[in-house]
Amino acid sequence: MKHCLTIAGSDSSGGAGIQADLKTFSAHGTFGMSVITAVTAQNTQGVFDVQDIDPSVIAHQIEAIFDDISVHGIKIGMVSQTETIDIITKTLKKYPLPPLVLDPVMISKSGYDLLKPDAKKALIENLLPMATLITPNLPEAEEILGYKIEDLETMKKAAIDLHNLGPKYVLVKGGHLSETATDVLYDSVNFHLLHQEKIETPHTHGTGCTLSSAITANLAKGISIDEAVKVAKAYITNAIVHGFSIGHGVGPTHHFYELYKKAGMIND
Ligand SMILES: Nc1ncnc2c1ncn2[C@@H]1O[C@H](COP(=O)(O)OP(=O)(O)OP(=O)(O)O)[C@@H](O)[C@H]1O
Ligand SMILES: Cc1ncc(CO)c(N)n1
Repeated sequence: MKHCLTIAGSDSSGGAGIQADLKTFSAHGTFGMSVITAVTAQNTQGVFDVQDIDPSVIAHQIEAIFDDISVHGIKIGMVSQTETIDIITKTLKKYPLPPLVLDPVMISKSGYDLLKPDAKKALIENLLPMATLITPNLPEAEEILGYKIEDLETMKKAAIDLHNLGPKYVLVKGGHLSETATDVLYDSVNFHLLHQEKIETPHTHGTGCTLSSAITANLAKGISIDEAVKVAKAYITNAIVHGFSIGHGVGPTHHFYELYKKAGMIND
């Protein structure tokens, strides 16, 4: 069995962050491990508080895993502040690394800063060059590059400009486009367009976390980058189709729909 590690923040409501990542790893038949960077108090309606984990505890979590266990894929999500980014970079550099997917989480769907604005520079300079793949959504790509991205043409330009910042591959996600949910994968030579109609649903909490973890699990299994992204896109689309309401706001995606249905736990 392959072992996947998520380095990210905890979402108390279980739809995004560490919790979404671990569910996704399990749903892909991989063994999930976690390094928690921050604890958020959040639910389907918003983020209400954040406690950053002490950098030395972040380093110790990474060391505890890598000193003992083989890691076949890493996903990095919410990294919150410069000190967190610096310690992750420094500690990971001590080890030979498997494929690393960086989801440059910045602002939650509800508008909360999950990355302090002054930490953007450290994210760009330290983490982007370490990544096998980065998976920015449109606002994140705009924030990194400093220009508006509104259609497939500018998404392609952004993918090239982001690639020049150091990651091996770039996936610009189109979940924030107005008409479709088409994503653009750039492999330094070719563009692969992942076309998808927008699904009409309010329940999209944690879609970015889920997609990047699904890609990580696929890469850990040795699947090629374009196939890993293609299969993960099908996974997130299905998870969104079966997204559901658990509170009063934006509900989570469904990781185990097929399993629950087969077990007779879902009747629809
Ligand atoms: N309504 C939708 N219908 C179909 N696909 C969607 C929809 N919304 C998002 N997606 C897809 O989900 C994946 C995640 O993209 P998105 O842009 O939502 O990430 P995100 O903003 O980082 O998510 P979050 O920050 O909530 O975790 C992409 O493949 C995107 O195209
Ligand atoms: C902990 C955490 N990570 C990432 C996201 C992005 O959706 C979120 N809402 N919460």
